Amino acid sequence: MSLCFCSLISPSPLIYEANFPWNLNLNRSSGPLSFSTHDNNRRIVARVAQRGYEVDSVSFQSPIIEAEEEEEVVDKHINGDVVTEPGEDTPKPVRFRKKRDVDDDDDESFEDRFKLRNGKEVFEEKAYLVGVERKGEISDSFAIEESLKELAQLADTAGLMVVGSTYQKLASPNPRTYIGSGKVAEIKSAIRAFEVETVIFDDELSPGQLRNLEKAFGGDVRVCDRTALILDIFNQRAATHEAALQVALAQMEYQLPRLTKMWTHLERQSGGKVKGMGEKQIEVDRRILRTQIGVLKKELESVRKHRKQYRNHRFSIPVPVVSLVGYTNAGKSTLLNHLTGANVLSEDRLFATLDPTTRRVQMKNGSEFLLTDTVGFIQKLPTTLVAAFRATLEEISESSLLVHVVDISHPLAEQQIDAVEKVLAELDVSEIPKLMVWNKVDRVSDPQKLKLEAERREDVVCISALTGEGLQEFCNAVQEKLKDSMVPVEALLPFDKGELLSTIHQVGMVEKTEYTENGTFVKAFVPLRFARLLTPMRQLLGGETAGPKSGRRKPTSLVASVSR
Ligand SMILES: Nc1nc2c(ncn2[C@@H]2O[C@H](COP(=O)(O)OP(=O)(O)OP(=O)(O)O)[C@@H](O)[C@H]2O)c(=O)[nH]1
Ligand SMILES: [Mg+2]
Repeated sequence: MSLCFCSLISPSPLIYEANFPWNLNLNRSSGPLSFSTHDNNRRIVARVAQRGYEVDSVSFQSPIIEAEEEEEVVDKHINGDVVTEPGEDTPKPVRFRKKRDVDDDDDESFEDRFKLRNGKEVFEEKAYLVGVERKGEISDSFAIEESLKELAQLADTAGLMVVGSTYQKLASPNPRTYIGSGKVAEIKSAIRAFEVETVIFDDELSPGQLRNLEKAFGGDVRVCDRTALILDIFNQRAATHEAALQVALAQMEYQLPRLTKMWTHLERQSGGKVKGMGEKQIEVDRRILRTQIGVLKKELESVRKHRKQYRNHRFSIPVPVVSLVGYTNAGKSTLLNHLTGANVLSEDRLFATLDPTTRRVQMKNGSEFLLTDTVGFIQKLPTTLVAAFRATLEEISESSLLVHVVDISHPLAEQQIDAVEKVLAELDVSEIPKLMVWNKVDRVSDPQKLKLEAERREDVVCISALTGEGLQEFCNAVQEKLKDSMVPVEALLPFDKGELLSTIHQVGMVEKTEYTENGTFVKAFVPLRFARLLTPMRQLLGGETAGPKSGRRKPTSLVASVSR
């Protein structure tokens, strides 16, 4: 995994070597991986098999984790120390056993693990996944197995090779090591057995937990959490300057309280005697990092100013903006591409899109709307990232309509919907009208039943962004919803203001037009901002009963007030 934002800000190499030891794999880099999400688990198993491991027990439904009942390990905290007691329901991990007859040197030479991805060389580190299920927590969200499966997908996307995983049921996470000491020992054995280089936790770890776990696992094993993994994927994927700045900033803010490696590093060099010196070094590192954060924030501010100007320019023509939101891999980019002929990268993997793309959709009746593709969401989305992408997500908050794209063929569609709604709530966009789209209907076993269910509900449309099925209904539904956010107007447009009539057709929905001796009478729904532009012509109707006959004032005075 790489946190290669060094190139962006040229920090002191010392800091980044010390704090991102995995960066020692120089040349490691990012890039799209070619894998099929739905085949991911199969691939992990296949890959493990190729490399000379046998899997004790694998089911393709839940291949990564085989949660057998075994002695429960309940961690109790007595005077700050963790005591482990045997219990009932701690699951066993899948165990990968090394084949004895495989020659490691041939099979797994260091060189073999550099893969070419997206034109860049990526070092495929061996990763081990760890999760915690909270006992007694009534949750309708992701089960721990599902969450770990998703973590495996994320790890794969980041270019890591998942060699195994485990989880523990706990009443509450251990404040020192997140998991119990028995689990720590078990993972240590797995690290030795599979030569694990990175242990990834499914939840965000505190700086202290991270430090304690790194010490416990020892050697050069890196410990990271879901947040760091997602940050790394974002770092790999950031294609624009603004996205790169946002990710770099989020990474630095994430790292700031976690600057620990320096003194451990020095301590190790001199037998643990220079802690004080190391601590001073950390202070220096923190100061440098804070300065860099300040520089990044300023740069980001100026990039945002430019984007805002561009957006304001776009808004000068009040075409309604419709934003596609949804869980990662739901099919948002595919939908945008199909409707607009855009060429946004759409792939069967997580976080293919980071930067918003906006394209114009033209309807057969002449009206238009702008469709914006945005970054996908995920459960347990780190708040640092929501905050970092807040500016990009402004696109969402300024839209007239949110289209929530759901991969209805996904077994966890309901949970994904909940996760998206949670993020939307954080973004404070509850005021914006929403339309839900059940995508990938071509992949469900009984599409007819699904369509009936969609009809029964309000604001749900079934589509296949891939085959194009249901896209006309989708556009109609978008128009209907947009109408809700528009205001009804009746105006008399002077003949020399013909362009206003075509703009009304473009941005609104015309219900009636009639030519009169004083101009064109139009009855339509238009965006509020545009309705204001029409105010003088609406006044022309003088508050009388709407209709062409009510226009009595002379068009000339009107033209003057319009062009003011
Ligand atoms: N069968 C089927 N596959 C689809 C459909 N829509 C999208 N896909 C596939 O789903 C995968 C993800 O699609 P994307 O459009 O990249 O998904 P996204 O929501 O933009 O994902 P992120 O950018 O990661 O948030 C791709 O492999 C698409 O080909 C559909 O209607 N049917
Ligand atoms: Mg996308």
